[in-house]
Amino acid sequence: MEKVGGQYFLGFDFSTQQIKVIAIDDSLNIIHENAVKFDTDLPEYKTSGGVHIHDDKLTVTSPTIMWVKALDILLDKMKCDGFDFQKVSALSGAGQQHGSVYWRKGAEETLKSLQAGKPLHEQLQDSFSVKDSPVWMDSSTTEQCKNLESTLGGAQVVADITGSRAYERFTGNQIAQVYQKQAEAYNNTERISLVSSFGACLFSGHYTPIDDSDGSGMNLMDIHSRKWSQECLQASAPNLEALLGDVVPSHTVVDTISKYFVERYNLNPDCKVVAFTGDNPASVAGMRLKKGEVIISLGTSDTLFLWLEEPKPALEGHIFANPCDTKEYMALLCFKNGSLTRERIRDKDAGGSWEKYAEVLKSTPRGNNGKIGIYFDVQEITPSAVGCHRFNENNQKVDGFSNAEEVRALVEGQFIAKRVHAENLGFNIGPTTRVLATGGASSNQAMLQVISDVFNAPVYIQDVANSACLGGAYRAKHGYMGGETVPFSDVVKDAPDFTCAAKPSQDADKVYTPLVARYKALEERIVKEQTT
Ligand SMILES: O=C(CO)[C@@H](O)[C@H](O)CF
Repeated sequence: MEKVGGQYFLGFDFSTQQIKVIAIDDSLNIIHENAVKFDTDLPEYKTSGGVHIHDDKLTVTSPTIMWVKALDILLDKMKCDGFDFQKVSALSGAGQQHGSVYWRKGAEETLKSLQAGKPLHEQLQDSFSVKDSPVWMDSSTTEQCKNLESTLGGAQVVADITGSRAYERFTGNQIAQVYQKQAEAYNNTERISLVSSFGACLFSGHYTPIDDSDGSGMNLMDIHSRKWSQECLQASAPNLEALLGDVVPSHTVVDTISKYFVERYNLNPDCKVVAFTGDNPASVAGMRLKKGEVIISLGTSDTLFLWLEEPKPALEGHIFANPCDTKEYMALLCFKNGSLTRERIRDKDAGGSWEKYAEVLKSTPRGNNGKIGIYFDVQEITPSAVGCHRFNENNQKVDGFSNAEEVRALVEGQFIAKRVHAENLGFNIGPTTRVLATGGASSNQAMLQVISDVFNAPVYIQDVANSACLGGAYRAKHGYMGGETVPFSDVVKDAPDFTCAAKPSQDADKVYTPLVARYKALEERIVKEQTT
């Protein structure tokens, strides 16, 4: 592998609330970080959390030009901070998944002829046929989702092709709605980008292809061939393949930096632009997920990232092309009932104290004497169900548990659920399985021990802040070093490793394998009761 010396790699993240950047040196040390927050640094757009929630409470958009202006400000901040752009050998990045950008006819000519004396936003202000980009929080496209699934033969057929059943936020359904409700704008569009590839377009000075990992979040790409699905394209909108351009592997060098940035910011003229990807695939790269590993990100909602070799698309969760290995896959599972539910039980059953919560966990038996709790305080995403449900060792519903039983039932229930749905998507727990825990609750040792026992695997921790940005910088180096010819794991092998925080108890497999089977059957029973 070619040795890169004294060179920098940049990772950008066009996320929902802000645009961020991380710079690393060739030893993967973080040497610069910066950000521009949309609500506070660009108040003229009057966004809240970076978006506009429309009166129907379903439509959610962001002004496309706001993202452009935020990049102007971010690069000016880096310049003012004295960042040495000359040392940048490659850059890449991420964008919030599913969002879409509609370039007006003639916009590419503007991109190709940007004048270094002016900021981007002044020159691109008339370049978008749809001025307000639909983003991932939008849920106004149920009609388009139903059409896609009925046209293709059902939700599972769409999932088998694209890795997910039809979801309102997925880009193909959003584009279908633009075609149906903004016909003039659609007809005046010459290119449709994702937020990720839009970022790459800005740095390249022309339209760049969509990467296959973020392209997996559109309900338009065949995750097996990594090419557009003709059936999905035709079911969504006319002339779509021409508007989208090609799909490329995530490590692809899409071009060298546009001369606009060389002249305006003194960027190294040989700087390579590596395809941008979605924020979640970029986070997987930033957290250096490897084969046989699962990342559990603990937050308000809990998110699971899986490395998959043989995906089993389901009606829950999402399977994407893997951003770090062109032949493999990754999966994303969102669990809406996360830390708020844990906090509610802490307050109710452990006196509001995490220390007491941990003590109770340590003082109650693994497996909770066969008691199982399922706590969906709010409508759950995975699976689609709601309510609190408690079962005794004979699978009979009971009204309540003791305080100590409730604390353990919640934690065991939340992590057994994660294992069940991970295995549903094709994740196989084996001797090399590792769990990487991140996010707030990953500092709770007693909870990590439950995770380790449930997954019968060691749990590692390392809070990787801005993992999507960091993943962008790692991927920039990967693309620069040759992409396909250089394993991503080689590129990041010198990064600081995770710390082992918990190992499975001797009886973990004996206790939790039967509990997992029982939980799966009980959860399916609840879903069935609520859907019939
Ligand atoms: O919709 C999502 C994933 O499917 C979100 O995580 C967005 O990527 C956040 F930007």
